[in-house]
Amino acid sequence: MPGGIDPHTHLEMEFMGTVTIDDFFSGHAAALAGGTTMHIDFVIPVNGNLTAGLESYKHKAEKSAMDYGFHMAITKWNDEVSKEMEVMVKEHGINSFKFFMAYKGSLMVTDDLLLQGLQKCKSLGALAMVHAENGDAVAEGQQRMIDLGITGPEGHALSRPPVLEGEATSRAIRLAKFINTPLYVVHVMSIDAMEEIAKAKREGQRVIGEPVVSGLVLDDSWLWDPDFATASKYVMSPPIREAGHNKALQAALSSGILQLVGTDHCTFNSTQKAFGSDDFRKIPNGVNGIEERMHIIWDSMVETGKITVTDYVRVTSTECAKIFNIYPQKGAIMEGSDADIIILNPKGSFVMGAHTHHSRSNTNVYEGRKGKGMVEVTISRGRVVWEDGTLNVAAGSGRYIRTPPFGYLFDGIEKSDAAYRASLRAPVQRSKAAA
Ligand SMILES: NC(=O)NCCC(=O)O
Ligand SMILES: [Zn+2]
Repeated sequence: MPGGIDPHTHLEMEFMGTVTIDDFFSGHAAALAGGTTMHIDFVIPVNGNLTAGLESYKHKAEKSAMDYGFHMAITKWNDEVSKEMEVMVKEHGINSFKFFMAYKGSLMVTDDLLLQGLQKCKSLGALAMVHAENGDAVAEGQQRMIDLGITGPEGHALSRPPVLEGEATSRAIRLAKFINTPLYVVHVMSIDAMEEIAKAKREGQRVIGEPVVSGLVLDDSWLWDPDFATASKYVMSPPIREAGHNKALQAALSSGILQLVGTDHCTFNSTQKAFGSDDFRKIPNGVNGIEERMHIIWDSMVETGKITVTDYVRVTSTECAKIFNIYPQKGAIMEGSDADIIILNPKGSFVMGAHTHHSRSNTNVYEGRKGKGMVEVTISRGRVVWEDGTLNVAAGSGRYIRTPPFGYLFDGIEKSDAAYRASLRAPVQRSKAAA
Protein backbone atom coordinates (compact mmCIF):
# COMPACT_ATOMS: atom_id res chain seq x y z
CA MET A 1 0.00 0.00 0.00
CA PRO A 2 1.12 3.66 -0.37
CA GLY A 3 3.44 4.89 2.36
CA GLY A 4 1.90 6.87 5.19
CA ILE A 5 1.84 10.65 5.16
CA ASP A 6 1.55 12.36 8.50
CA PRO A 7 -0.21 15.67 7.91
CA HIS A 8 0.67 17.32 11.20
CA THR A 9 3.90 16.88 13.12
CA HIS A 10 6.34 19.00 15.04
CA LEU A 11 9.41 16.96 14.29
CA GLU A 12 11.60 19.95 15.02
CA MET A 13 11.13 19.08 18.69
CA GLU A 14 13.20 15.99 18.07
CA PHE A 15 16.16 18.29 17.65
CA MET A 16 15.88 19.31 21.29
CA GLY A 17 16.55 17.43 24.47
CA THR A 18 18.70 14.55 25.47
CA VAL A 19 20.17 12.52 22.68
CA THR A 20 19.32 8.88 23.10
CA ILE A 21 20.02 7.59 19.60
CA ASP A 22 21.43 8.88 16.33
CA ASP A 23 21.41 12.50 17.09
CA PHE A 24 19.99 14.35 14.14
CA PHE A 25 17.15 12.49 12.54
CA SER A 26 15.52 10.49 15.28
CA GLY A 27 12.02 11.63 14.37
CA HIS A 28 12.58 10.73 10.76
CA ALA A 29 13.95 7.34 11.67
CA ALA A 30 10.92 6.84 13.89
CA ALA A 31 8.60 7.78 11.07
CA LEU A 32 10.19 5.46 8.54
CA ALA A 33 10.22 2.60 11.03
CA GLY A 34 6.51 3.29 11.45
CA GLY A 35 5.68 3.21 7.75
CA THR A 36 5.42 6.95 7.26
CA THR A 37 7.28 8.03 4.17
CA MET A 38 6.51 11.71 4.29
CA HIS A 39 5.57 14.18 6.97
CA ILE A 40 4.31 17.72 6.96
CA ASP A 41 5.69 19.89 9.70
CA PHE A 42 5.00 23.43 10.78
CA VAL A 43 7.25 26.37 11.27
CA ILE A 44 6.84 29.10 13.84
CA PRO A 45 8.06 32.29 12.21
CA VAL A 46 11.21 33.62 13.80
CA ASN A 47 10.21 37.05 15.16
CA GLY A 48 7.25 36.93 12.82
CA ASN A 49 9.51 36.74 9.76
CA LEU A 50 8.40 33.84 7.60
CA THR A 51 11.39 33.89 5.27
CA ALA A 52 13.87 33.64 8.13
CA GLY A 53 11.72 30.95 9.76
CA LEU A 54 11.64 28.90 6.61
CA GLU A 55 15.38 29.22 6.04
CA SER A 56 16.19 28.08 9.55
CA TYR A 57 13.93 25.04 9.26
CA LYS A 58 15.12 24.17 5.79
CA HIS A 59 18.64 24.23 7.14
CA LYS A 60 17.73 21.77 9.90
CA ALA A 61 15.80 19.65 7.45
CA GLU A 62 18.81 19.27 5.17
CA LYS A 63 19.61 16.27 7.33
CA SER A 64 16.15 14.81 6.92
CA ALA A 65 16.01 11.12 6.18
CA MET A 66 12.51 11.34 4.74
CA ASP A 67 10.54 13.56 2.40
CA TYR A 68 8.89 16.50 4.10
CA GLY A 69 6.83 19.61 3.52
CA PHE A 70 5.92 22.58 5.68
CA HIS A 71 2.91 24.37 7.04
CA MET A 72 3.71 27.78 8.47
CA ALA A 73 2.24 29.45 11.53
CA ILE A 74 0.93 32.99 11.36
CA THR A 75 1.12 34.61 14.78
CA LYS A 76 0.89 38.29 14.01
CA TRP A 77 -0.49 40.49 11.25
CA ASN A 78 0.90 43.40 9.25
CA ASP A 79 1.64 44.22 5.61
CA GLU A 80 4.96 42.43 5.76
CA VAL A 81 3.40 39.16 6.97
CA SER A 82 0.75 39.44 4.29
CA LYS A 83 3.40 39.92 1.58
CA GLU A 84 5.54 37.13 2.96
CA MET A 85 2.61 34.71 2.83
CA GLU A 86 2.42 35.44 -0.85
CA VAL A 87 6.14 34.80 -1.30
CA MET A 88 5.86 31.55 0.66
CA VAL A 89 3.09 30.30 -1.61
CA LYS A 90 4.40 31.56 -4.93
CA GLU A 91 8.11 30.92 -4.47
CA HIS A 92 8.56 28.35 -1.71
CA GLY A 93 5.88 25.75 -2.22
CA ILE A 94 3.94 26.35 1.00
CA ASN A 95 0.18 25.92 0.61
CA SER A 96 -1.08 25.95 4.20
CA PHE A 97 -0.90 28.27 7.18
CA LYS A 98 -1.72 27.41 10.78
CA PHE A 99 -3.47 29.82 13.15
CA PHE A 100 -3.47 29.20 16.90
CA MET A 101 -6.66 30.29 18.65
CA ALA A 102 -5.03 29.20 21.95
CA TYR A 103 -1.75 30.00 23.76
CA LYS A 104 -2.70 33.50 24.90
CA GLY A 105 0.27 35.83 25.11
CA SER A 106 2.43 33.86 22.68
CA LEU A 107 0.95 32.28 19.56
CA MET A 108 -2.74 33.15 19.93
CA VAL A 109 -4.43 35.11 17.17
CA THR A 110 -7.40 37.42 17.61
CA ASP A 111 -10.54 37.08 15.49
CA ASP A 112 -9.37 40.14 13.61
CA LEU A 113 -6.08 38.44 12.68
CA LEU A 114 -7.85 35.19 11.85
CA LEU A 115 -10.19 37.02 9.48
CA GLN A 116 -7.28 38.75 7.74
CA GLY A 117 -5.46 35.44 7.52
CA LEU A 118 -8.47 33.56 6.13
CA GLN A 119 -8.94 36.23 3.49
CA LYS A 120 -5.28 36.11 2.52
CA CYS A 121 -5.28 32.31 2.41
CA LYS A 122 -8.30 32.37 0.13
CA SER A 123 -6.68 34.80 -2.29
CA LEU A 124 -3.54 32.64 -2.45
CA GLY A 125 -5.31 29.28 -2.71
CA ALA A 126 -3.68 28.25 0.58
CA LEU A 127 -5.42 26.15 3.20
CA ALA A 128 -6.07 27.79 6.58
CA MET A 129 -5.55 25.45 9.53
CA VAL A 130 -6.68 26.18 13.07
CA HIS A 131 -5.71 25.00 16.51
CA ALA A 132 -9.18 25.54 17.93
CA GLU A 133 -9.40 26.35 21.64
CA ASN A 134 -10.61 29.61 23.16
CA GLY A 135 -7.30 30.97 24.47
CA ASP A 136 -8.84 33.72 26.62
CA ALA A 137 -11.09 31.22 28.38
CA VAL A 138 -8.20 28.74 28.77
CA ALA A 139 -6.24 31.45 30.62
CA GLU A 140 -9.25 31.95 32.93
CA GLY A 141 -9.55 28.20 33.41
CA GLN A 142 -5.88 27.92 34.30
CA GLN A 143 -6.16 30.66 36.91
CA ARG A 144 -9.27 28.97 38.32
CA MET A 145 -7.31 25.72 38.81
CA ILE A 146 -4.37 27.49 40.40
CA ASP A 147 -6.76 29.33 42.79
CA LEU A 148 -8.21 25.94 43.73
CA GLY A 149 -4.73 24.65 44.50
CA ILE A 150 -4.74 22.28 41.52
CA THR A 151 -1.20 22.55 40.14
CA GLY A 152 -0.58 19.03 38.77
CA PRO A 153 -1.08 17.66 35.23
CA GLU A 154 -4.80 17.01 35.82
CA GLY A 155 -5.16 20.81 36.08
CA HIS A 156 -4.19 20.98 32.41
CA ALA A 157 -7.25 19.03 31.30
CA LEU A 158 -9.55 20.68 33.84
CA SER A 159 -8.54 24.18 32.71
CA ARG A 160 -9.39 23.66 29.04
CA PRO A 161 -12.55 21.51 28.84
CA PRO A 162 -14.24 20.36 25.61
CA VAL A 163 -16.63 23.31 25.60
CA LEU A 164 -13.70 25.63 24.84
CA GLU A 165 -12.63 23.46 21.92
CA GLY A 166 -16.21 23.34 20.65
CA GLU A 167 -16.56 27.11 20.89
CA ALA A 168 -13.37 27.87 18.98
CA THR A 169 -14.09 25.22 16.36
CA SER A 170 -17.53 26.69 15.79
CA ARG A 171 -16.11 30.23 15.61
CA ALA A 172 -13.38 29.27 13.14
CA ILE A 173 -15.91 27.40 10.98
CA ARG A 174 -18.28 30.36 10.94
CA LEU A 175 -15.53 32.83 10.11
CA ALA A 176 -14.32 30.57 7.28
CA LYS A 177 -17.93 30.41 6.05
CA PHE A 178 -18.17 34.19 6.16
CA ILE A 179 -14.99 34.47 4.06
CA ASN A 180 -15.98 31.42 1.97
CA THR A 181 -12.68 29.61 2.18
CA PRO A 182 -11.87 26.00 3.13
CA LEU A 183 -10.81 25.25 6.70
CA TYR A 184 -8.70 22.45 8.19
CA VAL A 185 -9.18 21.83 11.92
CA VAL A 186 -6.08 20.17 13.37
CA HIS A 187 -6.12 17.75 16.30
CA VAL A 188 -9.87 17.39 16.85
CA MET A 189 -9.95 15.95 20.37
CA SER A 190 -13.56 16.21 21.54
CA ILE A 191 -17.13 15.33 20.63
CA ASP A 192 -17.90 19.04 20.94
CA ALA A 193 -15.48 20.00 18.15
CA MET A 194 -16.35 16.99 16.03
CA GLU A 195 -20.06 17.83 16.14
CA GLU A 196 -19.38 21.36 14.93
CA ILE A 197 -17.49 19.90 11.97
CA ALA A 198 -20.26 17.39 11.28
CA LYS A 199 -22.86 20.17 11.25
CA ALA A 200 -20.82 22.35 8.89
CA LYS A 201 -20.22 19.44 6.53
CA ARG A 202 -23.92 18.59 6.50
CA GLU A 203 -24.54 22.17 5.40
CA GLY A 204 -22.05 21.77 2.57
CA GLN A 205 -19.14 23.74 4.02
CA ARG A 206 -15.62 22.62 3.14
CA VAL A 207 -14.21 21.76 6.53
CA ILE A 208 -11.62 19.08 7.13
CA GLY A 209 -11.39 17.52 10.60
CA GLU A 210 -8.16 15.82 11.59
CA PRO A 211 -8.20 13.53 14.63
CA VAL A 212 -4.81 12.49 15.99
CA VAL A 213 -3.79 9.05 17.22
CA SER A 214 -3.67 10.07 20.90
CA GLY A 215 -7.22 11.46 20.77
CA LEU A 216 -8.51 8.36 19.02
CA VAL A 217 -7.18 5.76 21.45
CA LEU A 218 -6.18 7.32 24.78
CA ASP A 219 -8.23 8.83 27.60
CA ASP A 220 -7.44 11.43 30.22
CA SER A 221 -7.21 9.03 33.19
CA TRP A 222 -3.41 9.09 32.88
CA LEU A 223 -3.39 12.76 33.86
CA TRP A 224 -4.61 11.74 37.33
CA ASP A 225 -1.73 9.28 37.80
CA PRO A 226 -0.02 9.97 41.16
CA ASP A 227 3.39 9.78 39.48
CA PHE A 228 4.18 13.18 37.93
CA ALA A 229 6.53 11.74 35.29
CA THR A 230 3.79 9.41 34.07
CA ALA A 231 0.98 11.98 34.18
CA SER A 232 2.97 14.78 32.52
CA LYS A 233 3.75 12.61 29.49
CA TYR A 234 0.08 12.92 28.49
CA VAL A 235 -0.09 16.72 28.56
CA MET A 236 -0.98 18.05 25.13
CA SER A 237 -3.41 20.63 23.77
CA PRO A 238 -6.29 20.34 23.25
CA PRO A 239 -6.12 17.79 26.06
CA ILE A 240 -6.70 14.08 25.73
CA ARG A 241 -10.35 13.82 26.83
CA GLU A 242 -12.22 11.54 29.18
CA ALA A 243 -13.18 8.10 27.87
CA GLY A 244 -16.04 8.28 25.39
CA HIS A 245 -14.63 11.09 23.28
CA ASN A 246 -12.08 8.67 21.77
CA LYS A 247 -14.73 6.18 20.64
CA ALA A 248 -16.90 8.98 19.23
CA LEU A 249 -13.94 10.27 17.25
CA GLN A 250 -13.32 6.76 15.93
CA ALA A 251 -16.93 6.55 14.81
CA ALA A 252 -16.61 9.95 13.10
CA LEU A 253 -13.52 8.71 11.29
CA SER A 254 -15.41 5.62 10.14
CA SER A 255 -18.31 7.65 8.82
CA GLY A 256 -16.14 10.25 7.07
CA ILE A 257 -17.01 13.19 9.31
CA LEU A 258 -13.32 13.23 10.15
CA GLN A 259 -11.19 12.64 7.10
CA LEU A 260 -7.57 11.81 7.85
CA VAL A 261 -5.39 10.94 10.82
CA GLY A 262 -2.44 13.00 12.00
CA THR A 263 -0.23 12.75 15.04
CA ASP A 264 0.68 16.27 16.13
CA HIS A 265 3.89 14.43 17.08
CA CYS A 266 5.63 16.83 19.44
CA THR A 267 7.81 15.05 21.93
CA PHE A 268 9.50 16.32 25.05
CA ASN A 269 11.66 14.19 27.26
CA SER A 270 11.04 13.65 30.97
CA THR A 271 13.49 16.42 31.95
CA GLN A 272 11.61 18.90 29.78
CA LYS A 273 8.21 17.74 31.04
CA ALA A 274 9.53 18.22 34.60
CA PHE A 275 9.75 22.00 34.00
CA GLY A 276 6.14 21.99 35.13
CA SER A 277 6.47 19.80 38.20
CA ASP A 278 4.90 22.44 40.45
CA ASP A 279 2.74 24.21 37.86
CA PHE A 280 0.93 22.41 35.03
CA ARG A 281 1.06 25.60 32.94
CA LYS A 282 4.81 25.10 32.53
CA ILE A 283 4.64 21.49 31.30
CA PRO A 284 5.59 21.54 27.60
CA ASN A 285 2.61 20.45 25.53
CA GLY A 286 2.86 17.48 23.21
CA VAL A 287 2.96 13.71 22.80
CA ASN A 288 4.59 11.23 20.41
CA GLY A 289 2.84 9.32 17.63
CA ILE A 290 4.69 9.35 14.32
CA GLU A 291 6.17 5.88 14.77
CA GLU A 292 2.96 4.47 16.20
CA ARG A 293 0.32 5.99 13.90
CA MET A 294 0.18 3.37 11.15
CA HIS A 295 0.21 0.48 13.63
CA ILE A 296 -2.35 1.87 16.05
CA ILE A 297 -4.79 2.89 13.33
CA TRP A 298 -4.54 -0.55 11.78
CA ASP A 299 -5.06 -2.24 15.15
CA SER A 300 -7.83 -0.01 16.50
CA MET A 301 -9.73 0.67 13.27
CA VAL A 302 -9.10 -2.12 10.74
CA GLU A 303 -8.60 -5.06 13.12
CA THR A 304 -11.84 -4.12 14.87
CA GLY A 305 -13.74 -3.87 11.59
CA LYS A 306 -14.46 -0.15 11.98
CA ILE A 307 -12.88 0.76 8.65
CA THR A 308 -11.87 -1.19 5.57
CA VAL A 309 -8.32 -1.60 4.29
CA THR A 310 -9.18 0.86 1.51
CA ASP A 311 -10.32 3.40 4.10
CA TYR A 312 -7.09 2.81 6.00
CA VAL A 313 -5.05 3.82 2.94
CA ARG A 314 -7.26 6.87 2.49
CA VAL A 315 -7.07 8.15 6.08
CA THR A 316 -3.35 7.51 6.54
CA SER A 317 -2.08 8.57 3.13
CA THR A 318 -4.22 9.39 0.08
CA GLU A 319 -6.48 11.98 1.67
CA CYS A 320 -3.51 13.92 2.98
CA ALA A 321 -1.84 13.91 -0.44
CA LYS A 322 -5.06 15.18 -2.02
CA ILE A 323 -5.75 17.88 0.56
CA PHE A 324 -2.21 19.25 0.32
CA ASN A 325 -2.26 18.94 -3.46
CA ILE A 326 0.60 16.49 -3.96
CA TYR A 327 -1.50 13.59 -5.26
CA PRO A 328 -0.59 11.36 -7.12
CA GLN A 329 3.09 12.14 -6.62
CA LYS A 330 2.41 11.00 -3.05
CA GLY A 331 -0.44 8.93 -1.62
CA ALA A 332 -0.69 6.54 -4.56
CA ILE A 333 1.02 3.60 -6.19
CA MET A 334 0.82 4.57 -9.85
CA GLU A 335 3.08 4.97 -12.81
CA GLY A 336 4.95 8.23 -12.28
CA SER A 337 4.26 8.37 -8.52
CA ASP A 338 7.11 8.47 -6.03
CA ALA A 339 7.14 4.76 -5.14
CA ASP A 340 6.54 5.40 -1.46
CA ILE A 341 5.28 2.00 -0.40
CA ILE A 342 4.82 0.04 2.81
CA ILE A 343 4.32 -3.65 3.41
CA LEU A 344 2.18 -4.16 6.49
CA ASN A 345 1.78 -7.66 7.86
CA PRO A 346 -1.69 -7.88 9.43
CA LYS A 347 -0.64 -10.97 11.38
CA GLY A 348 2.46 -9.29 12.81
CA SER A 349 2.21 -7.96 16.35
CA PHE A 350 3.73 -4.99 18.15
CA VAL A 351 4.61 -3.86 21.66
CA MET A 352 5.35 -0.15 21.97
CA GLY A 353 7.61 1.73 24.33
CA ALA A 354 10.40 4.21 24.92
CA HIS A 355 13.06 1.49 25.08
CA THR A 356 12.36 0.26 21.58
CA HIS A 357 11.12 3.30 19.69
CA HIS A 358 13.38 5.29 17.38
CA SER A 359 12.53 8.76 18.62
CA ARG A 360 15.09 10.69 20.60
CA SER A 361 12.63 11.12 23.47
CA ASN A 362 12.67 8.90 26.56
CA THR A 363 8.88 9.06 26.94
CA ASN A 364 6.15 7.26 25.02
CA VAL A 365 2.45 7.65 25.71
CA TYR A 366 1.80 4.19 24.23
CA GLU A 367 4.19 2.47 26.63
CA GLY A 368 3.38 -1.25 26.81
CA ARG A 369 0.60 -1.05 24.21
CA LYS A 370 0.23 -4.29 22.26
CA GLY A 371 -1.61 -4.93 19.05
CA LYS A 372 -1.72 -6.42 15.59
CA GLY A 373 -0.46 -5.05 12.28
CA MET A 374 3.24 -4.57 11.75
CA VAL A 375 4.99 -2.49 9.11
CA GLU A 376 7.73 -4.79 7.87
CA VAL A 377 9.07 -2.80 4.93
CA THR A 378 9.10 0.93 4.20
CA ILE A 379 10.12 2.09 0.75
CA SER A 380 10.75 5.77 0.11
CA ARG A 381 11.03 6.90 -3.51
CA GLY A 382 11.91 3.34 -4.49
CA ARG A 383 14.59 2.82 -1.83
CA VAL A 384 14.06 0.27 0.92
CA VAL A 385 14.63 2.39 4.01
CA TRP A 386 13.29 0.01 6.66
CA GLU A 387 13.13 -3.76 6.57
CA ASP A 388 12.53 -6.26 9.35
CA GLY A 389 13.67 -4.02 12.14
CA THR A 390 16.61 -2.48 10.36
CA LEU A 391 16.85 1.12 9.23
CA ASN A 392 18.76 1.81 6.10
CA VAL A 393 18.69 5.58 5.75
CA ALA A 394 21.25 8.23 5.12
CA ALA A 395 20.91 11.66 6.65
CA GLY A 396 19.94 14.07 3.93
CA SER A 397 18.27 11.56 1.65
CA GLY A 398 14.87 13.17 2.22
CA ARG A 399 13.57 15.78 -0.20
CA TYR A 400 11.60 18.94 0.34
CA ILE A 401 8.20 18.47 -1.32
CA ARG A 402 6.64 21.64 -2.66
CA THR A 403 2.90 21.83 -2.09
CA PRO A 404 1.17 23.82 -4.85
CA PRO A 405 -1.74 26.18 -4.08
CA PHE A 406 -5.38 25.80 -5.16
CA GLY A 407 -5.90 22.17 -4.22
CA TYR A 408 -9.25 20.49 -4.82
CA LEU A 409 -10.86 22.21 -1.84
CA PHE A 410 -10.74 25.45 -3.80
CA ASP A 411 -12.58 24.08 -6.85
CA GLY A 412 -15.62 26.21 -7.60
CA ILE A 413 -15.08 28.72 -4.80
CA GLU A 414 -15.33 31.54 -7.34
CA LYS A 415 -18.71 30.17 -8.42
CA SER A 416 -20.10 30.21 -4.90
CA ASP A 417 -18.69 33.73 -4.49
CA ALA A 418 -20.54 34.75 -7.64
CA ALA A 419 -23.74 33.09 -6.38
CA TYR A 420 -23.35 34.96 -3.10
CA ARG A 421 -22.98 38.29 -4.90
CA ALA A 422 -25.99 37.52 -7.07
CA SER A 423 -28.04 36.69 -3.98
CA LEU A 424 -27.50 40.08 -2.37
CA ARG A 425 -30.08 41.95 -4.43
CA ALA A 426 -28.08 45.03 -3.57
CA PRO A 427 -27.29 47.82 -3.88
CA VAL A 428 -30.91 48.76 -4.40
CA GLN A 429 -31.23 51.54 -6.98
CA ARG A 430 -33.22 54.28 -5.30
CA SER A 431 -34.35 57.42 -6.92
CA LYS A 432 -33.27 60.53 -5.08
CA ALA A 433 -36.15 61.93 -3.05
CA ALA A 434 -37.46 65.14 -4.52
CA ALA A 435 -36.21 68.18 -2.59
N1 LIG B 1 -0.56 19.97 20.60
C1 LIG B 1 0.40 20.13 21.49
O1 LIG B 1 0.15 19.90 22.65
N2 LIG B 1 1.61 20.54 21.13
C2 LIG B 1 2.02 20.95 19.88
C3 LIG B 1 1.69 22.37 19.59
C4 LIG B 1 0.26 22.47 19.15
O2 LIG B 1 -0.05 22.04 18.06
O3 LIG B 1 -0.55 22.94 19.89
ZN1 LIG C 1 -1.93 22.80 17.81
